[in-house]
Amino acid sequence: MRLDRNARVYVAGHRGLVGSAVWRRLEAEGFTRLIGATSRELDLRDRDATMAFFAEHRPEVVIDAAAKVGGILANRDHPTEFLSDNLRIQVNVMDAALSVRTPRLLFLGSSCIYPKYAEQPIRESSLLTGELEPTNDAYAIAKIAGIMQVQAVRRQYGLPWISAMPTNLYGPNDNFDLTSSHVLPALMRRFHDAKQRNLDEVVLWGTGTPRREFLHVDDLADACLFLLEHYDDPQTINVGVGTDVTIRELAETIAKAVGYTGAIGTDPSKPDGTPRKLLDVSRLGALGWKPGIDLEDGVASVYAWYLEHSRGDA
Ligand SMILES: NC(=O)C1=CN([C@@H]2O[C@H](COP(=O)(O)OP(=O)(O)OC[C@H]3O[C@@H](n4cnc5c(N)ncnc54)[C@H](OP(=O)(O)O)[C@@H]3O)[C@@H](O)[C@H]2O)C=CC1
Ligand SMILES: C[C@H]1O[C@H](OP(=O)(O)OP(=O)(O)OC[C@H]2O[C@@H](n3cnc4c(=O)[nH]c(N)nc43)[C@H](O)[C@@H]2O)[C@@H](O)[C@@H](O)C1=O
Repeated sequence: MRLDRNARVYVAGHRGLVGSAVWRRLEAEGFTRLIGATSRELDLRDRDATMAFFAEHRPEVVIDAAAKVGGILANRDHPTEFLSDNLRIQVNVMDAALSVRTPRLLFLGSSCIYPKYAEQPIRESSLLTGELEPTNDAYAIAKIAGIMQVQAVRRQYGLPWISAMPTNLYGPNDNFDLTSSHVLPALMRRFHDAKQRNLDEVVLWGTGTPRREFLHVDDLADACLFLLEHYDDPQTINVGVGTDVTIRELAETIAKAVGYTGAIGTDPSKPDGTPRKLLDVSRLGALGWKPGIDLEDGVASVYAWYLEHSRGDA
């Protein structure tokens, strides 16, 4: 089901890490009628405004990459917003898309939807089989509701909407704010600052032993287009690389890319989160998709991007 390159495609959250990568990918692929709005122009928590936006633009394809997103401490400390904002954004986007009968929609969730102690690698069938990780349970519940809304619309209205669950992501336009960011951009900035200031130690949050899987966002964007053209199933589908590293190993990779040679310590008073989160990507692999960017190359290219965009003060 090849998408028409002249279709009206709305990328919700088109300035974010994921949305901007999807936008670049679609432009490169020759899509001519991309639609985007910043949160200032259209607050997707505002139901009436969202309905009006869809009535005006009548998108034929929607990629929902708009969300309140953050790392482990932001999720732990702001569960109210992570639940409420995300529920409102996704319900409004999907209700509005349904109101204009948008034929194709991709909802993006996150690997945190799976139980904290899910069998590894995590199959899609692990959903709702165990307790969630408490540092991000509110966010996860919102995302699980999104999967259900896609399934409900498919069942009741017959629209071929889909959802996908990416693993931890990184890339250009990531959030480098030290309190709200994910681990990879946080450590890149912290190693960079430590090198600039000749600091002799960078202290990781937690024990450094949790394992995470990291996918470059350009690979995710490629997978999003691939799924829109090749996937039509109510079950959500995992998107990842199929291998993981410890946080300490990640830190060493980033330190090398940055050129930081000091010590790397740990702070067990900070949360580790889920001990391991490696997605089983065999369903996506069987469809014929695989990632192309390995972690070392990806980190080096994002550091080059960071140096170009941070102007030394990011
Ligand atoms: N980052 C990661 O590691 C992972 C992300 N994901 C998923 O990918 C999706 C995108 O995440 P990511 O790109 O990292 O997040 P970002 O924070 O980089 O981008 C989020 C985007 O959402 C938009 N947005 C947020 N709130 C609103 C609102 N109220 N109204 C309109 N737009 C809003 C922002 O718009 P603006 O810039 O205009 O304010 C921003 O462009 C999310 O669904 C997330 O769950 C999944 C797995 C891992
Ligand atoms: C994508 C995913 O992202 C979040 O889950 P997470 O994977 O636990 O997130 P994280 O990237 O923030 O941390 C990964 C690990 O790294 C350790 N860590 C070390 N040092 C720093 C550090 O400096 N910053 C951060 N943020 N973490 C650090 C940290 O203690 C943890 O052990 C959820 O939002 C969840 O909802 C979600 O979907």
